[in-house]
Amino acid sequence: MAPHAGLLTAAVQVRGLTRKYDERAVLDGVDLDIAPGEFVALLGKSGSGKSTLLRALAGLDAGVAGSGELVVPANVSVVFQDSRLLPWARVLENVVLGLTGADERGRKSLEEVGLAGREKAWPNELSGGEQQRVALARSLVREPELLLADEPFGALDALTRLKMHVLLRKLCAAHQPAVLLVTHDVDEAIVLADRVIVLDEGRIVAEEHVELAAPRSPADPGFAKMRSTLLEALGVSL
Ligand SMILES: Nc1ncnc2c1ncn2[C@@H]1O[C@H](COP(=O)(O)OP(=O)(O)OP(=O)(O)O)[C@@H](O)[C@H]1O
Repeated sequence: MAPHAGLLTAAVQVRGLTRKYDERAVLDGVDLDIAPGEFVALLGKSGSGKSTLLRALAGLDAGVAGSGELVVPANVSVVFQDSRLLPWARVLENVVLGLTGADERGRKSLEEVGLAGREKAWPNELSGGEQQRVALARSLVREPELLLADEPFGALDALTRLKMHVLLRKLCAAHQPAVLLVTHDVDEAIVLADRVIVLDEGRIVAEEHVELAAPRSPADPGFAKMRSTLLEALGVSL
């Protein structure tokens, strides 16, 4: 099946997913569907199980085997808080690592993330924001059906983070992967996502569809209302 051809089929289908460490359930019967091309943000307090869920979807946690139903596409890319670039490989080599004959596609991806001309740079010659741009290019050159992102902008300054939001929206509009973005930042979730879910002690305790018009502004009353709903679900009272 061609990527995104199955519009009626969920890109991600999770049922009753449970993950225990020493009898303690860190994920406790999670059900989650993500449609092709849908952008879902995952909020939750520290320790609520966000990264555990993301790692399960990424196929990085053998410990979830047999605990429930977990269907993800074959082509999944993951972006982490740190870019995880190989320091001994130049930027373009990092982007196309493991893909043969993909230099031209790699160049195009670097252009898409605003790094045309930096193909031959070494990772340590780039700023933190630029390194995350390379990480995004490395993911998107593989045209993933599912993009998993664990706090990808968590280590960036506020201004760079805003620029990355604009970039990520543009890239998602162009490539249409299903996305699961883990974040601590309620505003980031509202700005970027079609749907925001809140995890608490391994259970999904809230779900909000974001139907605000673009560009989404925190100054918008609908934005502020959604922020307080989500903060309440996170147990934060203002
Ligand atoms: N390998 C492990 N062994 C034992 N417990 C673990 C392991 N990995 C995660 N946990 C526990 O599972 C719980 C959920 O961790 P997880 O990293 O998923 O939380 P999180 O919501 O992503 O937190 P944060 O926002 O702080 O990154 C935590 O209590 C953590 O201590």
